[in-house]
Amino acid sequence: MSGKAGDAADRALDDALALANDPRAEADRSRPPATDPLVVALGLGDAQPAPARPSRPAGSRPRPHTPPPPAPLDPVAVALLHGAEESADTGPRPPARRGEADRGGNGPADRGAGPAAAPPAERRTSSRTNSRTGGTGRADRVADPEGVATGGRKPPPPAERRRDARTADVTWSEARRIARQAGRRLGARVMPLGEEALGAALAEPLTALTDLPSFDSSAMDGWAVAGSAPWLLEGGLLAGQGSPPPLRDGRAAPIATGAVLPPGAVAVLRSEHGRTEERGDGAWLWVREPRFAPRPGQEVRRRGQECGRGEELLPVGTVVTPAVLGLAAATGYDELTVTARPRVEVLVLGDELLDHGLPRNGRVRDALGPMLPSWLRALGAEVTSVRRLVDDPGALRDAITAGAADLIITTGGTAGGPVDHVHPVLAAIGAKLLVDGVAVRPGHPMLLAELPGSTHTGGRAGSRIAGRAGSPAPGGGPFLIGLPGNPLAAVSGVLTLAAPLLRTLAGRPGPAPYAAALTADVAGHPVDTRLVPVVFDDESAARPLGFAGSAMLRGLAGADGMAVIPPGGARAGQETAVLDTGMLGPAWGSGG
Ligand SMILES: Nc1nc2c(c(=O)[nH]1)N[C@H]1C(S)=C(S)[C@@H](COP(=O)(O)OP(=O)(O)OC[C@H]3O[C@@H](n4cnc5c(N)ncnc54)[C@H](O)[C@@H]3O)O[C@H]1N2
Ligand code: MOO
Repeated sequence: MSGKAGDAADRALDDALALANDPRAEADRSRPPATDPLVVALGLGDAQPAPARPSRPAGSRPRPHTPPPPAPLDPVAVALLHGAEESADTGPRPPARRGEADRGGNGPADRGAGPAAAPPAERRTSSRTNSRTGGTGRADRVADPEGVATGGRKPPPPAERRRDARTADVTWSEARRIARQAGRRLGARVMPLGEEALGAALAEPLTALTDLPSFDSSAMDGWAVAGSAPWLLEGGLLAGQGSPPPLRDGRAAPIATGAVLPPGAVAVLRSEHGRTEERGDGAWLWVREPRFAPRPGQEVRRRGQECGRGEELLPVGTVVTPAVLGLAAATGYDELTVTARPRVEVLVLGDELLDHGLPRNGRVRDALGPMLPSWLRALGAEVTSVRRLVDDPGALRDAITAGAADLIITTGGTAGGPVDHVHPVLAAIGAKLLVDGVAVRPGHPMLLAELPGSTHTGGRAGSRIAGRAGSPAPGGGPFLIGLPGNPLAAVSGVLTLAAPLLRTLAGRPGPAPYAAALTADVAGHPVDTRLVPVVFDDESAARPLGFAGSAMLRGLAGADGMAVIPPGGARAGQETAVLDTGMLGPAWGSGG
């Protein structure tokens, strides 16, 4: 792609992104937009208007994801694909380098005259280098602790900070990998069998403590029978009663569902299949019709037919759901050994934020404080606190260094604005930046850092450490994830960094990826992955939603998930991975 074509495409996308983010544009969209502004900008066809959320049809889960082959796109989109790190390798690449497309100001000389693009792996490596830190990725080398501590730090000019952030970006999938591999599974805890354990992951396999069922029993209300009809009736058997006396041949005993089958009984005749008759020599049982004559074993639940004692029922990592609680109880557990939930502190930054009432006087409501905790819980975390902090580097530093969590999540302050203190504070305390910017829209300024010194004790009310007391297996870290302040960008950060890291710390397996065909073309960013809110329609296809600007939550609030749109975009009909965002319900969901 020529520099000019690239610049024009970048401008089109930047304009489109600006439109998507422009609050004034929203006023013109009192009706759902007829088209995604990005699609308009790229001429990729009609997007769907933001619909009312249809309910997903029962059992219409989208199919497991297998990466689709690249879709043929129109010439503009194809041009945009060039230089995209995650695009299909369909031919010679132009000499674009990571981050250039987003800077906007790079001229043809820079874009067109450089060396051929490095192969993906190489480019991934180089994309992780950090120009601020001489390529080590460690922020502490250039820290200005004094400035931060005194609050007297002068931020570099915005443009300079912006360039730094872009050259440090890693691809979206690389960011997820780094986050997934940054920590280790936390130590095991023994929890009482109950709701407290919901959402935790098994740290030991669930092994049957007994045969299930643990005795032969009746599956129906009716009669236990020995031999063939007719049967002479004797005393009744109810569930919960101990060992019944043996049943002799030609005898039957009334039996309730779940009652112990008497020795000698060969089957159970359902109550609706038999009739009794009083005679002088006693009460007799007959089969109503010959076809109801019970076969041996009929309506009998045999001991051990579900599992035998010692059999593994569920592997390590299984998330404790209500069904797991039930199964564990059925086989005799009173406690479960689970991986400790990662403790998470949320720090919401921004002097402009209000926590009640209407937005006013240039201030906005905090949309993240109410949203993040339940989301994080659904990802397996124990949210220990959610705090608002003033835009002050000292306050931020104190809050971070005093934290006793496995993970601190900050919101806002990740970019290069005058009161964006996250980077400088991390540098000042010697944090190690593992991810410093991700090639994803929205959310590119997100970051992941490892903080100095582990403070994790792993304690949790109502649980005790499994194994050797006082020796919790550390999860690494503690960690800090800096989410951008724009709300949808913050959600992107949750899905990109928090979900994989929390999964590792909490000992959960990755969720099965899902794919759904798109109902409309979705334009892509030239080099960044896009996450776009989608709703599943009646055919389980993913309908892209409008109101997907970085500062907006309207699209997401009606969404079933976020479609992962590769650099360059995706065509209608193309299968695309979808990240689950419907995590507000059960606290044991796996999400993201
Ligand atoms: N010169 C540049 N400016 C910006 C860039 C850039 O690359 N160069 N990136 C933009 C992008 S993209 C994002 S995303 C934001 C990230 O900014 P911060 O993480 O520093 O966030 P803030 O500046 O604190 O806030 C941004 C925006 O979000 C609103 N906000 C913050 N917190 C909340 C909350 N809890 N609830 C609702 N809204 C919130 C805040 O008022 C701002 O409007 O930077 C861009 N700038
Ligand atoms: O594009 Mo930002 O990353 O608004 O989210």
